[in-house]
Amino acid sequence: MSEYDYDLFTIGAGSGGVRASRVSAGHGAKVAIAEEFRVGGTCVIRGCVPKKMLVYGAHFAEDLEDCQKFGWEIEGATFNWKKLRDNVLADVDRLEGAYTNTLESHDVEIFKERARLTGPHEVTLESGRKVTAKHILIATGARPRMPECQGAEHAISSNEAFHLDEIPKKIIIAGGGYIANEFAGIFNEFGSQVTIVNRGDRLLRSYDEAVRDRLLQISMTKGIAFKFNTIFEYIKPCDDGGYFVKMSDCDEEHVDCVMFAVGRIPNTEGLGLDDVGVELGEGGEIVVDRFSKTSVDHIYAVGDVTDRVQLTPVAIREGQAFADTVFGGHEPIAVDHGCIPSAVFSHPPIASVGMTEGEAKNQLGSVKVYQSDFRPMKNVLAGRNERSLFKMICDPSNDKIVGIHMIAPEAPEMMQAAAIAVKAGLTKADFDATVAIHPTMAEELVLMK
Ligand SMILES: Cc1cc2nc3c(=O)[nH]c(=O)nc-3n(C[C@H](O)[C@H](O)[C@H](O)COP(=O)(O)OP(=O)(O)OC[C@H]3O[C@@H](n4cnc5c(N)ncnc54)[C@H](O)[C@@H]3O)c2cc1C
Ligand SMILES: NC(=O)c1ccc[n+]([C@@H]2O[C@H](COP(=O)([O-])OP(=O)(O)OC[C@H]3O[C@@H](n4cnc5c(N)ncnc54)[C@H](O)[C@@H]3O)[C@@H](O)[C@H]2O)c1
Repeated sequence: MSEYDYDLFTIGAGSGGVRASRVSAGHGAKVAIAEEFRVGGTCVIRGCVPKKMLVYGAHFAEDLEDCQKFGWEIEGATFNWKKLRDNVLADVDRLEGAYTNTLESHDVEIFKERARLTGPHEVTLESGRKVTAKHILIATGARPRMPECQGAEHAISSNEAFHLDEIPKKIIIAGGGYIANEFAGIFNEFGSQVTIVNRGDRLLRSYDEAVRDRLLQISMTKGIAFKFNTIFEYIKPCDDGGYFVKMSDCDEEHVDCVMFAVGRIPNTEGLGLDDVGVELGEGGEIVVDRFSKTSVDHIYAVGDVTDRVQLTPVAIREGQAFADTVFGGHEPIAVDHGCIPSAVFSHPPIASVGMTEGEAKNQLGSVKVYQSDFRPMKNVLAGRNERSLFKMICDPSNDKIVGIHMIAPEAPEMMQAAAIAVKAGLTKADFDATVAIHPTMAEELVLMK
Protein backbone atom coordinates (compact mmCIF):
# COMPACT_ATOMS: atom_id res chain seq x y z
CA MET A 1 0.00 0.00 0.00
CA SER A 2 1.28 3.46 -0.94
CA GLU A 3 1.52 6.03 1.82
CA TYR A 4 -0.22 8.50 -0.58
CA ASP A 5 -3.79 8.63 -1.95
CA TYR A 6 -2.46 9.00 -5.52
CA ASP A 7 0.77 8.47 -7.43
CA LEU A 8 0.05 11.69 -9.34
CA PHE A 9 -2.18 14.66 -8.70
CA THR A 10 -2.45 17.07 -11.64
CA ILE A 11 -3.76 20.62 -11.19
CA GLY A 12 -5.32 21.86 -14.45
CA ALA A 13 -7.04 19.77 -17.14
CA GLY A 14 -5.80 21.61 -20.22
CA SER A 15 -3.56 20.45 -23.06
CA GLY A 16 -0.56 19.59 -20.85
CA GLY A 17 -2.43 18.28 -17.80
CA VAL A 18 -4.78 15.98 -19.71
CA ARG A 19 -1.97 14.40 -21.76
CA ALA A 20 0.26 13.92 -18.71
CA SER A 21 -2.55 12.41 -16.62
CA ARG A 22 -3.86 10.06 -19.31
CA VAL A 23 -0.38 8.75 -20.21
CA SER A 24 0.68 8.40 -16.56
CA ALA A 25 -2.47 6.38 -15.85
CA GLY A 26 -1.69 4.28 -18.94
CA HIS A 27 1.72 3.54 -17.39
CA GLY A 28 -0.10 2.19 -14.33
CA ALA A 29 -0.10 5.21 -12.02
CA LYS A 30 -3.09 6.06 -9.81
CA VAL A 31 -3.98 9.55 -11.02
CA ALA A 32 -6.38 12.36 -10.07
CA ILE A 33 -6.82 15.72 -11.77
CA ALA A 34 -8.49 18.96 -10.62
CA GLU A 35 -10.07 21.45 -13.01
CA GLU A 36 -11.68 24.67 -11.79
CA PHE A 37 -13.38 25.61 -15.07
CA ARG A 38 -13.86 23.16 -17.92
CA VAL A 39 -12.00 20.01 -18.94
CA GLY A 40 -9.98 20.68 -22.10
CA GLY A 41 -8.44 23.97 -20.95
CA THR A 42 -7.70 27.03 -23.03
CA CYS A 43 -7.05 25.33 -26.37
CA VAL A 44 -10.30 23.42 -26.49
CA ILE A 45 -12.64 25.72 -24.57
CA ARG A 46 -11.51 29.27 -25.49
CA GLY A 47 -8.40 29.11 -27.63
CA CYS A 48 -7.10 27.29 -30.70
CA VAL A 49 -10.18 25.22 -31.51
CA PRO A 50 -13.08 27.71 -31.30
CA LYS A 51 -10.75 30.40 -32.72
CA LYS A 52 -9.97 28.27 -35.78
CA MET A 53 -13.69 27.64 -36.32
CA LEU A 54 -14.30 31.39 -36.29
CA VAL A 55 -11.41 31.81 -38.76
CA TYR A 56 -13.10 29.31 -41.09
CA GLY A 57 -16.44 31.08 -40.62
CA ALA A 58 -14.89 34.45 -41.35
CA HIS A 59 -13.11 33.23 -44.46
CA PHE A 60 -16.43 32.52 -46.17
CA ALA A 61 -16.86 36.29 -46.50
CA GLU A 62 -13.94 36.35 -48.96
CA ASP A 63 -14.97 33.09 -50.61
CA LEU A 64 -18.44 34.50 -51.26
CA GLU A 65 -16.88 37.57 -52.85
CA ASP A 66 -14.40 35.57 -54.91
CA CYS A 67 -16.76 32.80 -56.02
CA GLN A 68 -18.71 35.23 -58.20
CA LYS A 69 -15.73 35.45 -60.57
CA PHE A 70 -15.95 31.66 -60.71
CA GLY A 71 -19.54 31.85 -61.94
CA TRP A 72 -21.47 31.54 -58.70
CA GLU A 73 -24.44 33.80 -58.11
CA ILE A 74 -25.00 34.33 -54.42
CA GLU A 75 -27.57 37.08 -54.17
CA GLY A 76 -29.23 37.20 -50.77
CA ALA A 77 -26.37 35.55 -48.82
CA THR A 78 -26.39 36.81 -45.24
CA PHE A 79 -24.32 36.09 -42.14
CA ASN A 80 -25.85 35.04 -38.82
CA TRP A 81 -23.31 35.46 -35.99
CA LYS A 82 -25.47 33.86 -33.32
CA LYS A 83 -25.82 30.72 -35.44
CA LEU A 84 -22.05 30.42 -35.91
CA ARG A 85 -21.36 31.25 -32.24
CA ASP A 86 -23.84 28.66 -30.97
CA ASN A 87 -22.62 25.96 -33.35
CA VAL A 88 -19.03 26.60 -32.26
CA LEU A 89 -19.97 26.55 -28.57
CA ALA A 90 -21.91 23.31 -29.09
CA ASP A 91 -18.84 21.71 -30.63
CA VAL A 92 -16.77 22.92 -27.68
CA ASP A 93 -19.27 21.13 -25.37
CA ARG A 94 -18.84 17.98 -27.45
CA LEU A 95 -15.05 18.20 -27.17
CA GLU A 96 -15.20 18.78 -23.43
CA GLY A 97 -17.20 15.56 -23.21
CA ALA A 98 -14.64 13.71 -25.33
CA TYR A 99 -11.74 14.91 -23.14
CA THR A 100 -13.64 13.93 -19.99
CA ASN A 101 -14.33 10.48 -21.44
CA THR A 102 -10.68 9.99 -22.31
CA LEU A 103 -9.66 10.72 -18.73
CA GLU A 104 -12.38 8.55 -17.24
CA SER A 105 -11.70 5.64 -19.55
CA HIS A 106 -8.10 5.69 -18.29
CA ASP A 107 -9.36 5.68 -14.66
CA VAL A 108 -8.17 9.23 -13.97
CA GLU A 109 -10.32 10.61 -11.15
CA ILE A 110 -11.62 14.09 -11.99
CA PHE A 111 -12.31 16.74 -9.35
CA LYS A 112 -14.23 19.59 -10.96
CA GLU A 113 -13.00 22.23 -8.55
CA ARG A 114 -10.06 24.49 -7.79
CA ALA A 115 -7.03 22.94 -6.11
CA ARG A 116 -4.01 24.31 -4.27
CA LEU A 117 -0.97 22.94 -2.49
CA THR A 118 -1.14 22.91 1.30
CA GLY A 119 1.90 20.74 1.93
CA PRO A 120 4.75 19.24 -0.05
CA HIS A 121 2.56 16.22 -0.93
CA GLU A 122 -0.85 17.60 0.03
CA VAL A 123 -3.49 19.19 -2.21
CA THR A 124 -6.57 20.90 -0.81
CA LEU A 125 -9.65 21.18 -2.99
CA GLU A 126 -12.14 24.07 -2.96
CA SER A 127 -14.61 21.82 -1.11
CA GLY A 128 -12.10 21.49 1.73
CA ARG A 129 -11.21 17.89 0.93
CA LYS A 130 -7.52 17.11 1.34
CA VAL A 131 -5.68 14.47 -0.68
CA THR A 132 -2.06 13.39 -0.87
CA ALA A 133 0.08 12.43 -3.86
CA LYS A 134 3.59 11.14 -4.40
CA HIS A 135 4.05 13.45 -7.41
CA ILE A 136 2.28 16.70 -8.20
CA LEU A 137 2.03 18.27 -11.65
CA ILE A 138 1.13 21.94 -12.04
CA ALA A 139 -0.51 22.50 -15.42
CA THR A 140 -2.62 25.56 -14.64
CA GLY A 141 -1.93 27.45 -17.88
CA ALA A 142 -2.12 31.22 -18.25
CA ARG A 143 -4.78 33.93 -18.40
CA PRO A 144 -5.15 37.13 -20.44
CA ARG A 145 -3.14 40.08 -19.17
CA MET A 146 -5.39 43.11 -18.67
CA PRO A 147 -3.34 46.34 -18.71
CA GLU A 148 -3.95 48.96 -16.09
CA CYS A 149 -5.66 52.02 -17.51
CA GLN A 150 -8.72 53.92 -16.35
CA GLY A 151 -11.80 51.86 -17.26
CA ALA A 152 -9.83 48.72 -18.20
CA GLU A 153 -12.61 46.67 -16.58
CA HIS A 154 -14.87 47.58 -19.53
CA ALA A 155 -12.61 45.78 -22.00
CA ILE A 156 -13.03 42.15 -23.00
CA SER A 157 -10.31 39.56 -23.60
CA SER A 158 -10.29 36.61 -26.00
CA ASN A 159 -12.22 34.68 -23.32
CA GLU A 160 -15.34 36.77 -23.86
CA ALA A 161 -14.93 37.16 -27.64
CA PHE A 162 -16.43 33.70 -28.18
CA HIS A 163 -19.64 34.63 -26.35
CA LEU A 164 -20.54 38.06 -27.79
CA ASP A 165 -24.24 38.74 -28.40
CA GLU A 166 -23.44 40.77 -31.47
CA ILE A 167 -20.48 41.44 -33.72
CA PRO A 168 -19.28 44.94 -32.76
CA LYS A 169 -19.66 47.57 -35.47
CA LYS A 170 -16.46 49.20 -34.30
CA ILE A 171 -13.80 47.49 -32.19
CA ILE A 172 -10.36 48.46 -30.91
CA ILE A 173 -8.02 45.56 -30.25
CA ALA A 174 -5.01 46.32 -28.07
CA GLY A 175 -1.94 44.22 -28.87
CA GLY A 176 0.01 43.26 -31.95
CA GLY A 177 0.64 39.58 -31.43
CA TYR A 178 -1.12 36.34 -32.29
CA ILE A 179 -4.51 37.02 -30.73
CA ALA A 180 -4.80 40.64 -31.92
CA ASN A 181 -4.04 39.74 -35.54
CA GLU A 182 -6.22 36.63 -35.57
CA PHE A 183 -9.26 38.38 -34.08
CA ALA A 184 -8.71 41.48 -36.21
CA GLY A 185 -9.05 39.21 -39.26
CA ILE A 186 -12.13 37.50 -37.84
CA PHE A 187 -13.99 40.69 -36.88
CA ASN A 188 -13.00 42.46 -40.09
CA GLU A 189 -14.40 39.65 -42.25
CA PHE A 190 -17.64 39.78 -40.23
CA GLY A 191 -17.96 43.47 -41.08
CA SER A 192 -16.55 45.23 -37.99
CA GLN A 193 -14.45 48.33 -38.35
CA VAL A 194 -11.25 47.16 -36.63
CA THR A 195 -8.32 49.14 -35.23
CA ILE A 196 -5.26 47.39 -33.80
CA VAL A 197 -3.50 49.51 -31.20
CA ASN A 198 0.03 48.48 -30.31
CA ARG A 199 2.22 49.85 -27.55
CA GLY A 200 5.33 49.07 -29.62
CA ASP A 201 6.30 49.78 -33.22
CA ARG A 202 5.80 46.38 -34.81
CA LEU A 203 3.45 43.44 -35.11
CA LEU A 204 4.32 39.84 -34.36
CA ARG A 205 7.80 40.60 -33.11
CA SER A 206 9.12 37.02 -33.42
CA TYR A 207 8.23 36.63 -37.11
CA ASP A 208 10.32 37.50 -40.19
CA GLU A 209 10.17 41.20 -41.05
CA ALA A 210 9.19 40.79 -44.73
CA VAL A 211 6.32 38.47 -43.82
CA ARG A 212 5.12 40.80 -41.05
CA ASP A 213 5.23 43.76 -43.42
CA ARG A 214 3.20 41.82 -45.99
CA LEU A 215 0.52 41.05 -43.39
CA LEU A 216 0.39 44.70 -42.37
CA GLN A 217 0.00 45.84 -45.97
CA ILE A 218 -2.70 43.27 -46.80
CA SER A 219 -4.57 43.93 -43.53
CA MET A 220 -4.60 47.67 -44.26
CA THR A 221 -5.90 46.99 -47.78
CA LYS A 222 -8.70 44.96 -46.23
CA GLY A 223 -9.63 47.97 -44.09
CA ILE A 224 -8.00 47.16 -40.74
CA ALA A 225 -6.49 50.31 -39.18
CA PHE A 226 -3.29 50.31 -37.11
CA LYS A 227 -1.90 52.62 -34.45
CA PHE A 228 1.65 52.01 -33.24
CA ASN A 229 3.52 53.37 -30.20
CA THR A 230 0.17 54.17 -28.68
CA ILE A 231 -1.10 53.60 -25.16
CA PHE A 232 -4.58 53.71 -23.64
CA GLU A 233 -5.44 56.62 -21.37
CA TYR A 234 -9.04 55.74 -20.55
CA ILE A 235 -12.11 53.74 -21.52
CA LYS A 236 -15.40 55.33 -20.41
CA PRO A 237 -18.88 53.88 -20.89
CA CYS A 238 -21.17 56.05 -23.02
CA ASP A 239 -24.81 56.58 -21.93
CA ASP A 240 -26.04 55.64 -25.40
CA GLY A 241 -24.03 52.38 -25.44
CA GLY A 242 -20.45 51.62 -26.33
CA TYR A 243 -17.38 53.36 -24.95
CA PHE A 244 -15.34 56.52 -25.34
CA VAL A 245 -11.69 55.58 -25.71
CA LYS A 246 -8.77 57.95 -25.36
CA MET A 247 -5.32 56.91 -26.53
CA SER A 248 -2.03 58.82 -26.48
CA ASP A 249 -1.75 61.44 -29.28
CA CYS A 250 -5.28 60.66 -30.57
CA ASP A 251 -8.71 62.26 -30.25
CA GLU A 252 -11.32 60.50 -28.15
CA GLU A 253 -13.10 57.79 -30.18
CA HIS A 254 -16.42 56.04 -29.76
CA VAL A 255 -16.39 52.23 -30.17
CA ASP A 256 -18.69 49.32 -29.36
CA CYS A 257 -16.00 47.12 -27.90
CA VAL A 258 -12.40 47.18 -26.66
CA MET A 259 -10.48 43.91 -26.56
CA PHE A 260 -7.13 43.39 -24.85
CA ALA A 261 -4.76 40.87 -26.43
CA VAL A 262 -1.48 41.92 -24.86
CA GLY A 263 -0.04 38.64 -23.66
CA ARG A 264 -0.89 35.99 -21.09
CA ILE A 265 0.16 35.67 -17.42
CA PRO A 266 1.03 32.26 -15.91
CA ASN A 267 -1.57 31.10 -13.35
CA THR A 268 0.57 30.71 -10.23
CA GLU A 269 -1.18 32.94 -7.67
CA GLY A 270 -2.99 31.32 -4.75
CA LEU A 271 -1.58 27.88 -5.49
CA GLY A 272 0.50 27.68 -2.31
CA LEU A 273 3.70 27.37 -4.33
CA ASP A 274 5.76 29.69 -2.09
CA ASP A 275 4.90 27.70 1.01
CA VAL A 276 6.28 24.47 -0.43
CA GLY A 277 9.35 26.13 -1.96
CA VAL A 278 8.53 26.08 -5.70
CA GLU A 279 10.64 28.79 -7.34
CA LEU A 280 8.95 31.36 -9.58
CA GLY A 281 10.53 33.55 -12.27
CA GLU A 282 10.16 37.32 -12.67
CA GLY A 283 6.92 37.04 -14.65
CA GLY A 284 5.37 34.69 -12.08
CA GLU A 285 6.11 31.62 -14.21
CA ILE A 286 7.24 28.35 -12.62
CA VAL A 287 10.95 27.75 -13.13
CA VAL A 288 11.65 24.22 -14.37
CA ASP A 289 14.59 22.20 -15.63
CA ARG A 290 14.83 20.38 -18.98
CA PHE A 291 12.61 17.63 -17.60
CA SER A 292 9.90 20.04 -16.36
CA LYS A 293 10.95 19.47 -12.75
CA THR A 294 10.51 22.46 -10.40
CA SER A 295 12.86 23.40 -7.56
CA VAL A 296 11.01 20.77 -5.47
CA ASP A 297 12.01 17.24 -6.40
CA HIS A 298 8.57 15.61 -6.75
CA ILE A 299 6.70 18.66 -8.14
CA TYR A 300 6.68 19.21 -11.92
CA ALA A 301 5.12 21.86 -14.17
CA VAL A 302 4.24 21.85 -17.88
CA GLY A 303 2.65 24.15 -20.42
CA ASP A 304 1.89 27.87 -20.33
CA VAL A 305 2.41 28.10 -16.55
CA THR A 306 6.14 27.64 -17.23
CA ASP A 307 6.08 30.31 -20.00
CA ARG A 308 8.54 28.48 -22.21
CA VAL A 309 6.62 28.39 -25.52
CA GLN A 310 2.89 29.08 -25.11
CA LEU A 311 1.58 26.65 -27.74
CA THR A 312 -0.66 23.62 -27.39
CA PRO A 313 1.58 21.04 -29.09
CA VAL A 314 4.43 22.13 -26.79
CA ALA A 315 2.29 21.73 -23.64
CA ILE A 316 1.23 18.29 -24.90
CA ARG A 317 4.83 17.22 -25.54
CA GLU A 318 5.92 18.44 -22.13
CA GLY A 319 3.04 16.51 -20.52
CA GLN A 320 3.93 13.35 -22.47
CA ALA A 321 7.65 13.63 -21.62
CA PHE A 322 6.83 14.11 -17.93
CA ALA A 323 4.58 11.02 -17.87
CA ASP A 324 7.11 8.85 -19.73
CA THR A 325 9.96 10.07 -17.52
CA VAL A 326 8.26 9.68 -14.13
CA PHE A 327 5.98 6.69 -14.71
CA GLY A 328 7.10 5.08 -17.98
CA GLY A 329 10.39 3.63 -16.80
CA HIS A 330 12.23 5.61 -19.50
CA GLU A 331 15.48 7.50 -19.20
CA PRO A 332 14.50 11.14 -18.42
CA ILE A 333 13.11 12.72 -21.60
CA ALA A 334 13.69 16.43 -22.30
CA VAL A 335 11.44 18.17 -24.82
CA ASP A 336 13.42 19.74 -27.64
CA HIS A 337 12.22 23.36 -27.80
CA GLY A 338 14.33 24.11 -30.90
CA CYS A 339 12.91 24.71 -34.35
CA ILE A 340 9.23 24.71 -33.30
CA PRO A 341 6.98 25.56 -36.25
CA SER A 342 4.17 28.04 -35.57
CA ALA A 343 1.37 29.84 -37.35
CA VAL A 344 -0.76 32.94 -37.01
CA PHE A 345 -4.29 32.34 -38.31
CA SER A 346 -4.66 35.84 -39.67
CA HIS A 347 -6.23 36.63 -43.06
CA PRO A 348 -4.11 35.42 -44.86
CA PRO A 349 -2.24 33.26 -42.36
CA ILE A 350 1.47 33.32 -41.56
CA ALA A 351 3.58 30.25 -40.82
CA SER A 352 7.18 29.93 -39.81
CA VAL A 353 9.89 27.56 -38.71
CA GLY A 354 13.45 28.23 -37.61
CA MET A 355 15.36 31.49 -37.69
CA THR A 356 14.17 34.73 -39.27
CA GLU A 357 16.55 36.43 -41.68
CA GLY A 358 17.54 38.87 -38.91
CA GLU A 359 18.18 36.15 -36.35
CA ALA A 360 20.19 34.09 -38.86
CA LYS A 361 22.38 37.09 -39.76
CA ASN A 362 23.06 37.72 -36.07
CA GLN A 363 23.90 34.10 -35.42
CA LEU A 364 25.67 33.05 -38.63
CA GLY A 365 27.13 36.33 -39.90
CA SER A 366 26.08 35.91 -43.50
CA VAL A 367 23.06 34.09 -44.91
CA LYS A 368 21.66 33.10 -48.27
CA VAL A 369 18.02 34.08 -48.78
CA TYR A 370 15.73 32.54 -51.42
CA GLN A 371 12.33 34.00 -52.06
CA SER A 372 9.14 33.57 -54.01
CA ASP A 373 6.72 36.50 -54.21
CA PHE A 374 3.66 35.41 -56.16
CA ARG A 375 -0.06 35.90 -56.65
CA PRO A 376 -1.88 32.61 -56.00
CA MET A 377 -3.80 31.36 -59.06
CA LYS A 378 -7.11 31.51 -57.19
CA ASN A 379 -6.53 35.17 -56.35
CA VAL A 380 -5.73 35.98 -59.99
CA LEU A 381 -9.07 34.75 -61.34
CA ALA A 382 -10.91 36.21 -58.35
CA GLY A 383 -9.35 39.61 -59.04
CA ARG A 384 -8.00 39.65 -55.48
CA ASN A 385 -4.83 41.65 -55.45
CA GLU A 386 -3.13 39.78 -52.62
CA ARG A 387 0.37 38.44 -53.09
CA SER A 388 1.91 35.61 -51.12
CA LEU A 389 5.50 35.50 -49.94
CA PHE A 390 7.75 32.51 -49.20
CA LYS A 391 11.26 32.96 -47.80
CA MET A 392 13.93 30.36 -47.24
CA ILE A 393 16.98 31.22 -45.13
CA CYS A 394 20.11 29.08 -45.62
CA ASP A 395 23.47 28.78 -43.97
CA PRO A 396 25.92 29.48 -46.86
CA SER A 397 28.64 27.35 -45.27
CA ASN A 398 26.73 24.07 -45.75
CA ASP A 399 23.54 24.97 -47.73
CA LYS A 400 21.39 23.88 -44.75
CA ILE A 401 17.97 25.49 -44.44
CA VAL A 402 17.78 27.32 -41.11
CA GLY A 403 14.38 28.96 -41.56
CA ILE A 404 11.27 29.05 -43.77
CA HIS A 405 8.66 31.80 -43.55
CA MET A 406 5.40 32.10 -45.45
CA ILE A 407 2.37 34.28 -45.74
CA ALA A 408 -0.17 32.65 -48.03
CA PRO A 409 -3.59 31.00 -48.00
CA GLU A 410 -3.11 27.64 -46.25
CA ALA A 411 0.46 28.53 -45.22
CA PRO A 412 0.13 26.62 -41.89
CA GLU A 413 -0.92 23.45 -43.77
CA MET A 414 2.12 23.69 -46.07
CA MET A 415 4.47 24.58 -43.24
CA GLN A 416 3.81 21.45 -41.21
CA ALA A 417 5.43 19.36 -43.97
CA ALA A 418 8.21 21.86 -44.72
CA ALA A 419 9.10 21.99 -41.01
CA ILE A 420 9.98 18.28 -41.04
CA ALA A 421 12.62 19.01 -43.67
CA VAL A 422 14.07 21.94 -41.71
CA LYS A 423 14.08 19.97 -38.46
CA ALA A 424 15.80 17.08 -40.26
CA GLY A 425 18.57 19.46 -41.43
CA LEU A 426 17.88 19.24 -45.16
CA THR A 427 19.55 21.59 -47.65
CA LYS A 428 18.36 23.88 -50.43
CA ALA A 429 19.73 21.27 -52.86
CA ASP A 430 17.38 18.65 -51.33
CA PHE A 431 14.43 20.93 -52.03
CA ASP A 432 15.70 21.64 -55.58
CA ALA A 433 15.97 17.90 -56.21
CA THR A 434 12.27 17.42 -55.39
CA VAL A 435 9.85 17.60 -58.32
CA ALA A 436 7.07 20.17 -57.95
CA ILE A 437 3.38 19.29 -57.69
CA HIS A 438 1.77 21.54 -60.26
CA PRO A 439 -0.33 23.65 -60.05
CA THR A 440 -0.12 24.31 -56.31
CA MET A 441 1.12 27.09 -54.08
CA ALA A 442 3.31 24.59 -52.26
CA GLU A 443 5.38 24.01 -55.40
CA GLU A 444 6.96 27.42 -54.73
CA LEU A 445 8.78 25.68 -51.86
CA VAL A 446 10.90 23.71 -54.35
CA LEU A 447 11.17 26.52 -56.92
CA MET A 448 12.51 29.37 -54.80
CA LYS A 449 15.21 31.49 -56.39
C1 LIG B 1 -7.39 32.83 -28.08
C2 LIG B 1 -6.27 31.83 -28.08
C3 LIG B 1 -5.94 31.16 -29.24
C4 LIG B 1 -4.90 30.23 -29.25
N1 LIG B 1 -4.61 29.61 -30.42
C5 LIG B 1 -3.61 28.71 -30.47
C6 LIG B 1 -3.32 28.02 -31.67
O1 LIG B 1 -3.95 28.25 -32.71
N2 LIG B 1 -2.31 27.09 -31.65
C7 LIG B 1 -1.60 26.82 -30.51
O2 LIG B 1 -0.72 25.95 -30.54
N3 LIG B 1 -1.85 27.48 -29.35
C8 LIG B 1 -2.84 28.41 -29.30
N4 LIG B 1 -3.12 29.04 -28.12
C9 LIG B 1 -2.30 28.73 -26.93
C10 LIG B 1 -2.78 27.42 -26.25
O3 LIG B 1 -4.17 27.49 -26.02
C11 LIG B 1 -2.03 27.19 -24.96
O4 LIG B 1 -0.64 27.23 -25.20
C12 LIG B 1 -2.38 25.84 -24.31
O5 LIG B 1 -3.76 25.72 -24.09
C13 LIG B 1 -1.61 25.66 -23.00
O6 LIG B 1 -1.98 24.46 -22.38
P1 LIG B 1 -1.79 24.29 -20.80
O7 LIG B 1 -2.13 22.87 -20.51
O8 LIG B 1 -0.49 24.81 -20.38
O9 LIG B 1 -2.87 25.26 -20.14
P2 LIG B 1 -4.43 25.40 -20.34
O10 LIG B 1 -4.92 24.73 -21.56
O11 LIG B 1 -4.72 26.85 -20.17
O12 LIG B 1 -5.04 24.59 -19.10
C14 LIG B 1 -4.89 25.00 -17.77
C15 LIG B 1 -6.15 24.60 -17.01
O13 LIG B 1 -5.91 24.72 -15.62
C16 LIG B 1 -7.09 25.16 -14.97
N5 LIG B 1 -6.69 25.71 -13.68
C17 LIG B 1 -5.95 26.81 -13.44
N6 LIG B 1 -5.72 26.96 -12.12
C18 LIG B 1 -6.34 25.91 -11.50
C19 LIG B 1 -6.47 25.49 -10.14
N7 LIG B 1 -5.86 26.15 -9.14
N8 LIG B 1 -7.19 24.38 -9.87
C20 LIG B 1 -7.79 23.67 -10.88
N9 LIG B 1 -7.69 24.02 -12.17
C21 LIG B 1 -6.97 25.12 -12.48
C22 LIG B 1 -7.66 26.15 -15.97
O14 LIG B 1 -9.05 26.35 -15.75
C23 LIG B 1 -7.36 25.47 -17.30
O15 LIG B 1 -8.43 24.66 -17.73
C24 LIG B 1 -4.16 29.97 -28.07
C25 LIG B 1 -4.49 30.64 -26.89
C26 LIG B 1 -5.53 31.55 -26.89
C27 LIG B 1 -5.87 32.27 -25.62
N1 LIG C 1 -1.82 30.69 -33.55
C1 LIG C 1 -1.29 30.43 -32.37
O1 LIG C 1 -0.47 29.54 -32.22
C2 LIG C 1 -1.68 31.25 -31.18
C3 LIG C 1 -2.84 32.02 -31.21
C4 LIG C 1 -3.17 32.76 -30.09
C5 LIG C 1 -2.35 32.74 -28.97
N2 LIG C 1 -1.24 31.98 -28.96
C6 LIG C 1 -0.33 31.98 -27.79
O2 LIG C 1 -0.84 32.82 -26.78
C7 LIG C 1 0.12 33.80 -26.43
C8 LIG C 1 -0.57 35.09 -26.07
O3 LIG C 1 -1.07 35.75 -27.23
P1 LIG C 1 -1.17 37.34 -27.27
O4 LIG C 1 -1.55 37.73 -28.65
O5 LIG C 1 -2.00 37.79 -26.13
O6 LIG C 1 0.31 37.80 -26.91
P2 LIG C 1 1.61 38.08 -27.81
O7 LIG C 1 2.74 37.95 -26.88
O8 LIG C 1 1.60 37.31 -29.07
O9 LIG C 1 1.46 39.62 -28.23
C9 LIG C 1 1.31 40.65 -27.29
C10 LIG C 1 1.35 41.97 -28.03
O10 LIG C 1 0.78 42.99 -27.23
C11 LIG C 1 1.57 44.17 -27.31
N3 LIG C 1 1.30 44.91 -26.07
C12 LIG C 1 1.74 44.60 -24.82
N4 LIG C 1 1.20 45.46 -23.92
C13 LIG C 1 0.39 46.32 -24.62
C14 LIG C 1 -0.47 47.41 -24.26
N5 LIG C 1 -0.59 47.80 -23.00
N6 LIG C 1 -1.18 48.04 -25.25
C15 LIG C 1 -1.04 47.65 -26.53
N7 LIG C 1 -0.24 46.63 -26.94
C16 LIG C 1 0.45 45.97 -25.99
C17 LIG C 1 2.98 43.65 -27.50
O11 LIG C 1 3.78 44.64 -28.10
C18 LIG C 1 2.74 42.45 -28.42
O12 LIG C 1 2.70 42.87 -29.76
C19 LIG C 1 1.04 33.91 -27.65
O13 LIG C 1 2.32 34.34 -27.29
C20 LIG C 1 1.03 32.52 -28.20
O14 LIG C 1 2.06 31.78 -27.64
C21 LIG C 1 -0.88 31.25 -30.06
